[in-house]
Amino acid sequence: MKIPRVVIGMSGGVDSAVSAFLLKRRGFDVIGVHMVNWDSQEEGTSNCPRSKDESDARNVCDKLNIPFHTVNFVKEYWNDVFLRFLENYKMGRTVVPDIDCNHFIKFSAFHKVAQERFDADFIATGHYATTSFGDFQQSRNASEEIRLFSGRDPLKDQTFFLCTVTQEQLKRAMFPLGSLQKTEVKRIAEQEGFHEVAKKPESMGICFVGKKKRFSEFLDEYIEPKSGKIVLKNGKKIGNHHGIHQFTIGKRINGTYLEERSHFGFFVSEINSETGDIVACEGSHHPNLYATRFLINRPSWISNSDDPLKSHPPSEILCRIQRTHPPVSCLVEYSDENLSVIPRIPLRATAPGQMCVFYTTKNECLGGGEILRILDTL
Ligand SMILES: Nc1ncnc2c1ncn2[C@@H]1O[C@H](COP(=O)(O)OP(=O)(O)OP(=O)(O)O)[C@@H](O)[C@H]1O
Repeated sequence: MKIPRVVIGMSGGVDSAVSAFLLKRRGFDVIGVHMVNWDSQEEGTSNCPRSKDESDARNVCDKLNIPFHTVNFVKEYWNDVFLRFLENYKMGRTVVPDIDCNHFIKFSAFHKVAQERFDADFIATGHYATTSFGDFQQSRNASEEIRLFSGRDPLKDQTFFLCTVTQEQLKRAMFPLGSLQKTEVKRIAEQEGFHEVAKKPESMGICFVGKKKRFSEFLDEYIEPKSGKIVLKNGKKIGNHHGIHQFTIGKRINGTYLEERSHFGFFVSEINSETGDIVACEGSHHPNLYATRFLINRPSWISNSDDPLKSHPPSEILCRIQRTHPPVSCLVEYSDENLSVIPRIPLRATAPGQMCVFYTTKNECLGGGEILRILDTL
């Protein structure tokens, strides 16, 4: 019988290194493939055509004695992830590029190359998530739907970013780390001699923003300044700004933009892309920062069968709007093509563009929809 071939996405980090090791240990025919998604030379932040991540990924593959290849998705990433990200920031919307990156790049372009060029049976990544088919697809059943569940390490669970993957993509995917804690992953990396990747700091935030560069400076390089006013809800002007893309709902407004001082600080409660106004409130726990009802577009569901919101009792549906927040119970109501969501606990800093991801009480990730508008606050 042919040994199944698994292509593993090698980022140069510890999670994919340990995933590759576990796959090899289970006897799969493993190939490591590194994606280049951002052109640092073109951007002027590096003179080197080969990044440190790429050489770290290659070294791990050499150590494991598995083939290593590099594929270039700079164009796809730019068009499908980065331009959409910029367009949304220009409109004052807070999108999560990692979700688009998974949807368009890791589980789409990358899967395609893995199958067509490398003849992969499965495609693995070091995501912290599990499925009903098992971490190594050992329980797969072609006639059944595959279901997505949180990874065992609640602090690392990445199902939030996987909420738009499809049945077809998940059925080819493997998550070898799904049942491990991050501490165990680091221990395996040290044991196996992957010291270089084991000591790397956690990759934070958005891959294309260099670690040293501040996010707002990065955005300024791509979005034209456009001045506007900072106002209170009653219309009173308290400052000026150079572009709504610099603001995020719930974040404190830098004093350099303000003509007034407040002991409690001013926080962004609304971003009006039509007038260019930033609406501020005073204090980090102002009621205007807590959404009690918001509208999302029709969610994309991981299951192809019935709408899961209809098949689960409302008391069992949980939602989360940020990866690190614990899911909260919510009520959902269909209104035309969209859904309105009423969280049982008001959610602070809910922002248009973010994803609202649904879970069951049994840690199953059902899918998610993009937040369109905040309908009510406290
Ligand atoms: N440039 C890349 N090339 C190939 N695969 C990648 C790349 N970036 C990420 N991946 C894959 O996607 C998984 C999740 O990526 P994420 O950016 O969330 O990194 P992470 O959890 O810090 O993992 P790692 O420690 O492997 O970098 C990685 O474990 C890896 O399998």
